[in-house]
Amino acid sequence: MSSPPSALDDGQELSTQGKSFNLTDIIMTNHVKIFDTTLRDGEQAPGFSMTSGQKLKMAKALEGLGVDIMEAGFAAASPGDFEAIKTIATEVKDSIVCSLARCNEGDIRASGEAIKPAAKSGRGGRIHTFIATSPLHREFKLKMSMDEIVRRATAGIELARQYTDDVEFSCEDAIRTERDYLKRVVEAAIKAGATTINIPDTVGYTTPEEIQSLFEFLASDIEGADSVTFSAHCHDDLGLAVANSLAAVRGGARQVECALNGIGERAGNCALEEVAMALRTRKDFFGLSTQLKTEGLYGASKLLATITGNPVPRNKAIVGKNAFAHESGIHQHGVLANRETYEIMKPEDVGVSTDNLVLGKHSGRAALKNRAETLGFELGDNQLQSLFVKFKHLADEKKEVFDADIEALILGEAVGEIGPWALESLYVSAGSDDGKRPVATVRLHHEDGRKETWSQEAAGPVNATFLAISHITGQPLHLDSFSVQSVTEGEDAMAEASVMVSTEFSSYHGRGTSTDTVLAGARAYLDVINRIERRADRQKSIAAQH
Ligand SMILES: CC(=O)SCCNC(=O)CCNC(=O)[C@H](O)C(C)(C)COP(=O)(O)OP(=O)(O)OC[C@H]1O[C@@H](n2cnc3c(N)ncnc32)[C@H](O)[C@@H]1OP(=O)(O)O
Ligand SMILES: CC(C)C(=O)C(=O)O
Ligand SMILES: [Mg+2]
Repeated sequence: MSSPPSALDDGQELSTQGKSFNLTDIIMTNHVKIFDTTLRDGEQAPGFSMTSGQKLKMAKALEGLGVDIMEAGFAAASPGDFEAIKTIATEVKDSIVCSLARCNEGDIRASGEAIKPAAKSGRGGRIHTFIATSPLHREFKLKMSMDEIVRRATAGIELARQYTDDVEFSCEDAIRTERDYLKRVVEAAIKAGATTINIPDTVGYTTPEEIQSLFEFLASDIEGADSVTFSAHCHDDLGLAVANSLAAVRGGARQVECALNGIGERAGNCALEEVAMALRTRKDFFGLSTQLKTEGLYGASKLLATITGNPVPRNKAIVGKNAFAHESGIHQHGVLANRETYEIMKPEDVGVSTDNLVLGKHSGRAALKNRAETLGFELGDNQLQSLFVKFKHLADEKKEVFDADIEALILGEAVGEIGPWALESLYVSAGSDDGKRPVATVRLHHEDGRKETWSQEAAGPVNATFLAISHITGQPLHLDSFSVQSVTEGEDAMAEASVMVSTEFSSYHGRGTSTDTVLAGARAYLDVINRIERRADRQKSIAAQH
């Protein structure tokens, strides 16, 4: 079989608007930088906001994955985001930490201050400043002339350079910007000192051919192109974000902006795990590499799903539960003969274990630690100890402990700030046909020291449990959805409950796991209440500071 054509055959001649040039002369590196924006564009989407502690946990996971740059937030957005970026810039050692800023003095100074710990340590921090350039944004949103936008971009970049040598500039809505004007803005940005030029497809409008040709144009026609890294930031409104990012890379981009699980504004951003595995799996075609430790992808994706309460769809590429599952006979037959008949990647390359039956009640800490590492989790001594205690309890309850059980235990720990309410006990009586309705008795503990118990009767045990929790917390919620799925096999399987609730201002997802489905539901419901209360507390503290 002949090998497919490489996107970067040596000496490949390209033609852009009548000019021809040699791509390999212009693009000196085969390394594609992964710029992760899970904590900024990802967090910006409704239902995905994270507390500062949760952002730090995700930042550590992203660092472990080996992302080159992580956009930790938008420093001027809130005091909480400012502090979160600062903490991440202090704690993260191996990735460049970045903050987003509009092209205005306040935003840039806030970003400069937030990334200072990284800049001071010599690791460097990045300021990413942006301004929209398309006609629609100029006329209706910014109400600025073309000249004014160039002036703002230049001034913004020059100010950012006073804080750091690593300045990224984005022309928001670049794809819908006239090419000659885009060229003018980008050249001005390079002259002003930008070191990375990002070309966002802000509304997910472009196509692979179009964006590839745009990047080729930038590489060939922009003065100063050889002194900067070009970057793509693609949204998924038409489901093309990954394809467009890969096409941008073929056109010369050497940084891809992406987010775990593809989270981000509206339909989301280019999914980190997909673009990274496409480059790795089809290295024969792209001829490019990233520095990602892809074995951590599955664990990091799960952590994000747990923290935000948004489960990963089963059929999601790379990290979905079905991504490496085979149920139909013809496929099973093929996979048993040779996995490559139906698998183009090795599950272990993304951190999915094929070793289903794992540990039992006779296993020790070393085996548990080893299994956790295989699943992509690095545990400190204290974490291992507390996981081990829970593991032993579970092993007593269950005949077999599967990888998903261990994941559920680790992630239950990792969710972090689970307060202010904690579930102390839950008793449910249900199932009799003597006319008595199910009753749930719930005892909750608030972090301010209050302990309250309430018994509630209702049509079903789950309903009774939710009503009892609502009574104690004073949060009568309207459920959009409640679902339970089993995450392991057998009659004693771990159940994962998911609750979705909409309030006037936002929607919230909660998640809970247990071998008992009602208890899993109670945990998921309480998770939502805790998210609502934590957000209200954050808003109060922001209001108090203003
Ligand atoms: C495509 C993207 O993802 S862009 C990033 C989007 N992310 C966010 O917006 C999250 C963080 N945002 C926030 O917290 C708030 O919007 C803040 C604190 C930044 C600003 O809040 P406010 O001052 O109340 O302004 P508001 O959000 O209503 O409007 C945005 C203002 O910024 C201006 N603006 C927008 N983009 C830019 C830019 N890149 N450079 C300069 N000014 C800009 C708008 O013209 C508008 O100005 P106006 O107040 O003079 O009309
Ligand atoms: C701020 C920029 C990079 C952005 O998120 C977009 O244009 O989508
Ligand atoms: Mg975006």
